[in-house]
Amino acid sequence: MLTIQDLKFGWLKSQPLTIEIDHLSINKGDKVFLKGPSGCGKSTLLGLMTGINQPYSGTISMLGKELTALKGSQRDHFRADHLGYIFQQFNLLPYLSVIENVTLPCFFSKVRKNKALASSGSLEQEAKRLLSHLEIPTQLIHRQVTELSIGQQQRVAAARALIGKPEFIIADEPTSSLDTDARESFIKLLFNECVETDISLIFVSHDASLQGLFDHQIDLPTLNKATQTGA
Ligand SMILES: Nc1ncnc2c1ncn2[C@@H]1O[C@H](COP(=O)(O)OP(=O)(O)OP(=O)(O)O)[C@@H](O)[C@H]1O
Repeated sequence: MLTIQDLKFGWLKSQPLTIEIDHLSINKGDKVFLKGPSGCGKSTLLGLMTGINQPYSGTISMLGKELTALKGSQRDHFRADHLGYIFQQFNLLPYLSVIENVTLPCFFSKVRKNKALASSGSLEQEAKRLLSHLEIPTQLIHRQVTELSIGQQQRVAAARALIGKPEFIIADEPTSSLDTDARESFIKLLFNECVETDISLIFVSHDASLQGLFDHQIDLPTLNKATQTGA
């Protein structure tokens, strides 16, 4: 599903490498917790996995396609079709309603639009289905996202990542602004949706208390030879 081989990346040629990983593979449907202290390279690795950053050397293959061999615009298309992203700061568009935010990825990807239509008949119906599974009250769905609580906004961001059933969800510190109870319940709602459609989830967090909820844990400083050598 996702395979990394002999990957090397540094932000500046003149500086030591930030990422050096011999091998990593993530299977379909895996729920993976990626952990490590601040500055160890978690976001950099996500940037490589999503084709935003290009490595110096090595390969990253996703769904049988070698991302590292694609041109920039091909990587952009691949990302829009196959990856849902949940950001730490949500990145919802404040001038759009809840439902408009959720359906947005379908305007950038025909693949996801068609899957959403196949699931519920219309984009609005599919957004409503996801929002209801993520426990957003129906009366909120036409409001502007800024009128929602932080926890509600985070669940809207999850619905936006899930629409059109991408094969991968990448979540970068998505629970850091939630309290402990809200964190666990957010993760459980996200898991339910991922399991239903066999989505692979890569979830980044500093909060080691959450790791027991996941199938697999990756400790980045252990995997990443760049940090082991003190580089
Ligand atoms: N755009 C950039 N240009 C140059 N260096 C960068 C850039 N982004 C990150 N770095 C450096 O790469 C290293 C890894 O940063 P990264 O953001 O990947 O860590 P992280 O584990 O995600 O940290 P945090 O948990 O604090 O978000 C750090 O030393 C950081 O200074």
